[in-house]
Amino acid sequence: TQSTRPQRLLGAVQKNATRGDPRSVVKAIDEFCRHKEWAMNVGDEKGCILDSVVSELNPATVLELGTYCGYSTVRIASLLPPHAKLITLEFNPDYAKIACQVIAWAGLEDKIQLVEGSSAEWIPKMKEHFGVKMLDLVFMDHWKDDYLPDTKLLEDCGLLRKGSVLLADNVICPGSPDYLKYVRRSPRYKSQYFRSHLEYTKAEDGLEKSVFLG
Ligand SMILES: Oc1cc(-c2ccc(F)cc2)cc2nccnc12
Ligand SMILES: [Mg+2]
Repeated sequence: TQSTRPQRLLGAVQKNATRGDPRSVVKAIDEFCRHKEWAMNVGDEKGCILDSVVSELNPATVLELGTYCGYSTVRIASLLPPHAKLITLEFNPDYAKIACQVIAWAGLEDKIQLVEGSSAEWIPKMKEHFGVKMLDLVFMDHWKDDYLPDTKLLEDCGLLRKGSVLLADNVICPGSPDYLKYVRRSPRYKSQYFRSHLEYTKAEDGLEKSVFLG
């Protein structure tokens, strides 16, 4: 039977990356997507912006919405301090199965908790189920129409504190106009746009970094 693109991406990781070396996993996926098949990872250009936000923030607790094959999951987790935790939510079971193996190949299972399910279901369970008090960083990279409702849910669930950072991918392409309007107009956020390109292409895209002011 035909393999899927995520399965072929995993194969490229297992063939070209070194077990236990997260940066080689990131590199193998970028090479695969640039030279073999495009895939919707945040990619190397926006990935460098992601790296700088993570390194500057040094977060203890990170929530990623939208795991896909685990590229940004591995990229973020490889930069976290020793006892920091990353929880990543993926709705698609096939993607979750691949991401789990990519995360294992990178040797980052101890830092990452991969949860299969919807953000609407799991955000309200963060505190009771994962013992999360507050989120230092949320990387939003799931379905663009869920960015705004999920942001309001994070607020309502008391998961954001003064200084919590929301970092949203694809605010231009595919685009999340209602989310952008909300975080840029709200007095409760200090928002900043990092212009870049859609992964592995010349099309414009960017990341929006929004600091919650409490
Ligand atoms: O980074 C991304 C890119 C795209 C995407 C797909 C097709 C295009 F033509 C352009 C862009 C979709 C995404 N969905 C969820 C999370 N991230 C995404
Ligand atoms: Mg994306």
